[in-house]
Amino acid sequence: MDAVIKKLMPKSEYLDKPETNRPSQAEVEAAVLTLLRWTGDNPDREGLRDTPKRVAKAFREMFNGYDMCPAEELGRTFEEVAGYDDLVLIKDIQFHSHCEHHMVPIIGKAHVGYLPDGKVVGLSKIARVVDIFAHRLQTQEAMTAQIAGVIQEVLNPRGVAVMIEAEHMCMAMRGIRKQGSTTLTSTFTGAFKDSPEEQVRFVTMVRNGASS
Ligand SMILES: Nc1nc2c(ncn2[C@@H]2O[C@H](COP(=O)(O)OP(=O)(O)OP(=O)(O)O)[C@@H](O)[C@H]2O)c(=O)[nH]1
Repeated sequence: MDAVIKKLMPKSEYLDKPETNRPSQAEVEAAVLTLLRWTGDNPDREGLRDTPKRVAKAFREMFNGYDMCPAEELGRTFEEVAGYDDLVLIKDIQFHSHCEHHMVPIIGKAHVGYLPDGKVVGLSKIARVVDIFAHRLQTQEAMTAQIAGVIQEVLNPRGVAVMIEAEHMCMAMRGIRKQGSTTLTSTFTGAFKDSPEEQVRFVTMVRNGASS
């Protein structure tokens, strides 16, 4: 698998773990303290005293996508699938991310489909890939393209389809303050890109399930 990742790395940076240059725990806590003062509250009061520590811990959890390599998650594949080569769709994969502009939550669902070419991957691995990209600072467009890109590069299926629907808290909690608006993005590779019928089938199955 290492060889595969190395071979693919120059093609796209999203296949590897990004370089990180993290500050110390003390520096992070000092930064949070500054933000607490920026709110106008008193960081010395009891309820806030441990908040810098808590926020540092929460950030490590919410942004642990920088510590993981999505390509590695897709490394274990199965070939004994009785020749199955039709659509595999994992829909309604819930995720929490943060927008790179305001660092506030993006809450949504990803739908990921692919047309296998001789091998399939464990279903949970697709959800893991979604989570890894979600746990980085994101735009919805980039996240959509990254999920499709890494699956296409590593699994080399006949095609990949990704749709994301999400609410951006930067549009709900502040700024324009439009609650309940949803952003949809989609991208297609390979056979999906070439075939509007395949795209319609993907979208219909996302919307209605297999009975459609
Ligand atoms: N295309 C795209 N835009 C996003 C995403 N998440 C947040 N944004 C937008 O990023 C833009 C940043 O605009 P700026 O004008 O630089 O920042 P701002 O003054 O805070 O913008 P407002 O939100 O309009 O107040 C805003 O329009 C956000 O709605 C995303 O995933 N994709």
